[in-house]
Amino acid sequence: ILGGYEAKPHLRPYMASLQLDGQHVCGGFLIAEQWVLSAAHCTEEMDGRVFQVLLGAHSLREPEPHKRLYRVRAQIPHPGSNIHNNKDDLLLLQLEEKAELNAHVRVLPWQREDRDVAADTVCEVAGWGTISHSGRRPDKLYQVERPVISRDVCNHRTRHDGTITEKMMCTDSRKKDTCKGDSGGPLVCSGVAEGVVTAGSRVCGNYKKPAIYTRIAPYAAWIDGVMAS
Ligand SMILES: CC(C)CC(=O)Nc1cccc(-c2cccc(CN)c2)c1
Repeated sequence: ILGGYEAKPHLRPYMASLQLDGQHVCGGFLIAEQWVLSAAHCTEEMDGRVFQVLLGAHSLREPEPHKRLYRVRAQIPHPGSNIHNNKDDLLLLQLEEKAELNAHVRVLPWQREDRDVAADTVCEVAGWGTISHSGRRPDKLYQVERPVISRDVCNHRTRHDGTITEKMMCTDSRKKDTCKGDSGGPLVCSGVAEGVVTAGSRVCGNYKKPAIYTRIAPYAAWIDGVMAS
């Protein structure tokens, strides 16, 4: 998260850290007791390893009472996801067992109505992604508030030039933005997850490249189908 600030501990009890060999790779969030939603492009650098999911954390390193690392039983990328574009950039992770829910570990409701969030709506995004242009990685969860921008503005020739589909949404990226390691985290508007951070142009904090999110509502049937299977 660029231009943000340290989150209040445990006010986002749905946040997950997807880790490889004890290292934070991407964000994610609890959508059901045994399921975490994240971004498919987070699996790009896995080389056959499997994620572990850290829940109940504020600090990645320090011991905390409700922090717990879960093994992953299954990782299901959306069938339409690929490394060449941001399309269908969703990943469902089934935990080895149901997460123990408490004040620090909670499910986040997600939007099922497929209707665009109005431009200028201020939403919030959190993550353990890089907090400086030099790539400094935080130990604590950071967050930032960002206004939604319309698909037309986001698709402008000088911005994402028509690549933003109706299954994506954008927020302004001037100075305050998502960045490497924030992928997979939720864009939360009025307490409901509307989108999942995707890497897009892999540029951070540049107003010419607004942040891109996969909208969740268009994928409700896929999510329900996988969780029911
Ligand atoms: C395996 C993955 C971690 C690879 C990856 O995602 N790299 C990467 C590199 C630079 C910026 C970003 C990035 C993420 C989220 C939002 C944005 C743009 N606001 C950029 C992402």
